[in-house]
Amino acid sequence: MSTNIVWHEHAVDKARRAESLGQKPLVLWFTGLSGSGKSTIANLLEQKLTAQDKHTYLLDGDNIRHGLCGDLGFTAQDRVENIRRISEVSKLFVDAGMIVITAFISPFRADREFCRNLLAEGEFVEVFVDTPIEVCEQRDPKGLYKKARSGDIKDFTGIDSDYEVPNNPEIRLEYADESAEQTVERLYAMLADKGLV
Ligand SMILES: Nc1ncnc2c1ncn2[C@@H]1O[C@H](COP(=O)(O)OS(=O)(=O)O)[C@@H](OP(=O)(O)O)[C@H]1O
Ligand SMILES: Nc1ncnc2c1ncn2[C@@H]1O[C@H](COP(=O)(O)OP(=O)(O)O)[C@@H](O)[C@H]1O
Repeated sequence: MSTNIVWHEHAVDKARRAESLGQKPLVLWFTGLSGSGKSTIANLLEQKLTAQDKHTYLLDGDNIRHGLCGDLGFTAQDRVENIRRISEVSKLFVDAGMIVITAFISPFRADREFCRNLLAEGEFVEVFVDTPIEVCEQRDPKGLYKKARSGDIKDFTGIDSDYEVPNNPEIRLEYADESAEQTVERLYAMLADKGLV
């Protein structure tokens, strides 16, 4: 625990940075099972926003676990710490004026709410990539479901580790048998409808 520390207010603040970037900073927080499509959709959405000269930053589970969270595994405790760190990093990026896109399983409601509560009203947009586990397992892009079923991987989300479905996400991306590009168009329309992009 840090003690004897004092918060400094700086002359250049979030509002000023957002103004100079010409956008409303926020976090588009993707959550869903492994293989649900978080990374694919987040990546395509970032390309679309960047093409419109938006300033974005994508934080992706697999990548962050190579560095910032490279010391963490997949126990419940480690997942909580993973999402805590990502939440704090997201808050910093939002403070920098960015549109942050995160793609983590983030299986626990309390941890997603932790991030929501770190941010100002309207800055946290929960996007539930609601792809049934049967589809995720059928896709199995990294062969991880196969390993989880054979017992080679323990604590695998949806198999022997919980995924808590969002109760009231801002956006629920219902599964449809369509291309990722089509899904992103659907998502973009929902975001635009809410005035978020
Ligand atoms: N046990 C277990 N359970 C779930 N996922 C596993 C596991 N082991 C490795 N992987 C790979 O790690 C990626 C998930 O990391 P996250 O940081 O998003 O997970 S979490 O939010 O902390 O639950 C996840 O990436 P995605 O498939 O992109 O979701 C997997 O590739
Ligand atoms: N409509 C779709 N949206 C997203 N991904 C799709 C779609 N259709 C097929 N896929 C495939 O499903 C897989 C999703 O994997 P990935 O994006 O890594 O998911 P996650 O990040 O949630 O683990 C990819 O191989 C992707 O090409």
